[in-house]
Amino acid sequence: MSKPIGLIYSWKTDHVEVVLTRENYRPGIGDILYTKQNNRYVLLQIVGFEGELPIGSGSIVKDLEEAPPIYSAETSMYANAYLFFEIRNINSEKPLVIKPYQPPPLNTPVYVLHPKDPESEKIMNLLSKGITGEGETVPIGWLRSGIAPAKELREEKYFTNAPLNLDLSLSIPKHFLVAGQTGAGKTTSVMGIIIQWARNSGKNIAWLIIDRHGEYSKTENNGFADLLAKALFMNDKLEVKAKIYEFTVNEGENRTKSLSKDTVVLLSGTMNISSISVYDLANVLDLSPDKISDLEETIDIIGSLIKASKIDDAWKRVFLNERDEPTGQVIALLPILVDNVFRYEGIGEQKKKGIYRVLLNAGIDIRKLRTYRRLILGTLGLSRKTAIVRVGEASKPVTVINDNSSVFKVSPLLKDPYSLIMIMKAMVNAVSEVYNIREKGAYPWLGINVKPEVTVIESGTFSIDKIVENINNGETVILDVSKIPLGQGDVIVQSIIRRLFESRMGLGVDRIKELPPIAIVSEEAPLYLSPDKVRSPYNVFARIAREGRKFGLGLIAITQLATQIERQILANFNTIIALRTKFVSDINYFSNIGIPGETLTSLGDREGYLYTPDLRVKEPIPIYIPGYFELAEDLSREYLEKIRNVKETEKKALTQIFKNIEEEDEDI
Ligand SMILES: Nc1ncnc2c1ncn2[C@@H]1O[C@H](COP(=O)(O)OP(=O)(O)OP(=O)(O)O)[C@@H](O)[C@H]1O
Repeated sequence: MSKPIGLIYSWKTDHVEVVLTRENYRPGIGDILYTKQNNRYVLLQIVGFEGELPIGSGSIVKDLEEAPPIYSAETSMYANAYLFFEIRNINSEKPLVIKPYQPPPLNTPVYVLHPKDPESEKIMNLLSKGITGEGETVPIGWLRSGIAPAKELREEKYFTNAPLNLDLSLSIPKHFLVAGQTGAGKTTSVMGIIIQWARNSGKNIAWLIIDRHGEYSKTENNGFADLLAKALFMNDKLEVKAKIYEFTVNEGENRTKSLSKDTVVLLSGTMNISSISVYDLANVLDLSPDKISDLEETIDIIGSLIKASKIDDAWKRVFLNERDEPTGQVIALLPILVDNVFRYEGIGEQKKKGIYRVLLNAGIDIRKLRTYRRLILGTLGLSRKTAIVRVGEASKPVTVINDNSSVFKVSPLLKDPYSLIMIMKAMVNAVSEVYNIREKGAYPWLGINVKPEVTVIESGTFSIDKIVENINNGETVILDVSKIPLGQGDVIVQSIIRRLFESRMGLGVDRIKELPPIAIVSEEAPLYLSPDKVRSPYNVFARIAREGRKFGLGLIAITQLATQIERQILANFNTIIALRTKFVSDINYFSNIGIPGETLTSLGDREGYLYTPDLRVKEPIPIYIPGYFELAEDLSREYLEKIRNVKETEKKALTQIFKNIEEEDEDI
């Protein structure tokens, strides 16, 4: 045992004062001290200090220039510490960790925890064991006994042999919150946790990582995706793969890259607009419920006309899914119907005609339709293009869709004026059949009868449904939306999450228990969880925060400001990782759950407190979460060894085969 640094001097409500007796120890905020009595340790955490020279301050100032005037004065120094943990049964395999409810006796010697000191190592190991819950756990961080303001000081505070182990598959459906100011280490910590899971876990988790800045998709040596591939390759307990979808607006950029024997595969490409729904759009646009219902009604009416129209069945399937519901292609069709159809159907006139009359009867006027046109084109990055078609000697303009600047690729049927004309003709004919409205507009394209030459009727590399299927099958998926405009990325992300939620809702509790949980990692989720955003019934992030647990869907929400999240939603985050922060509202919130707020402003990068009901003690634990890049050296070494072993085994097997063949030859 090392020498004591002081004694328990006084008791103050829930704190104790430690008088410091060792000259070479000065207290640091967050330092962990301990006392030992019989078969137990009591751990104390420093949250403040006091000290003064026992003389008048005037005399110091007066003589300061010459020499220190108070050489022989007795100084007194105290550390304020609060009761942190008590470890009982310290010599057994099953230590018991509890929140202490009695202070150590006055005058008890106090020691400071220090890595490499055998007794300190023993205490932290007991703590690590004593707090670990049931289940199949993975190490996500190291216990620490204080704050290391610089990297060089880490070995004085971090106990790399005392891991904090957590069963992530248990905690994830109850949601994780990772909070800290810019640069506190949120992203690098979450990446570290995922790598630790990939390397050590025997239980699958389907991570759905929303990568808005391309940080998780780095495939170069020791980039996150490269380390993930190596870790999955090294893990003999799990047979899982990961995919990176790198979205781009340029068709033809369909590159594929495979890492570590296909454990991670990067695919780049565009998105088929078909699987986008009105709700995905509505959520991104933050539309009010009545506006959403108007937009839904409009899309339904157009869908019903396509259904009733006399066009080829294969063409119909572009616009209607197998349940005859409108696909995203109908959303893309709406803006060009405003230009090509509605404007010729009696706008500004007494008598309305054709499709516009149907829409108006449903309360949807041209102002609304023009608003939808603007919103749809703007959000999806689509634009209108005028195509000139010839009618006999004359030429007429037809508006078609241009998707060159969008990740969402629309059907060639909406880009070719002749196929579009065929569809519009069939739709205006269907109006009289379905709605009994016979008056048609004076559409300029009505007399055109050119046979379209469209052969391919779908475009876009990826479909939302396929991505959702992969996640539901337990694959880890990284959505790299960093190369496309923000709004378009948002639509993709929300569409995928909505489908996941809906598909899981339909499965029933027993089936869900058999499936791996889904962990949705998002830096921006908190933006959708602010008080004004959570009111919308279409807000999928809020629904997952409230109900995801039942369906094995968890959020890993990364935020600079936890208290920006609506209060009740915030209470749904069961596991909290609080990193450095200077925001008073967050400090107060975290203090209320027992995190020593005094320490939060001074934490180093990736130093924090982990609070979760899934440990045996429901108290915040000071930990350091290694960044993904800090795991690289060990992982790469192990990886090379494994590759070497695999090659040697293959070589041996081949040699044996040749030997057998030679022996057979000799026999002949
Ligand atoms: N590959 C690396 N090697 C060394 N240090 C790194 C590496 N990547 C990040 N860091 C450091 O880790 C710290 C935390 O970075 P991180 O991106 O995790 O912070 P953050 O809290 O997510 O910040 P923000 O809110 O700005 O995204 C930064 O100070 C950064 O310099």
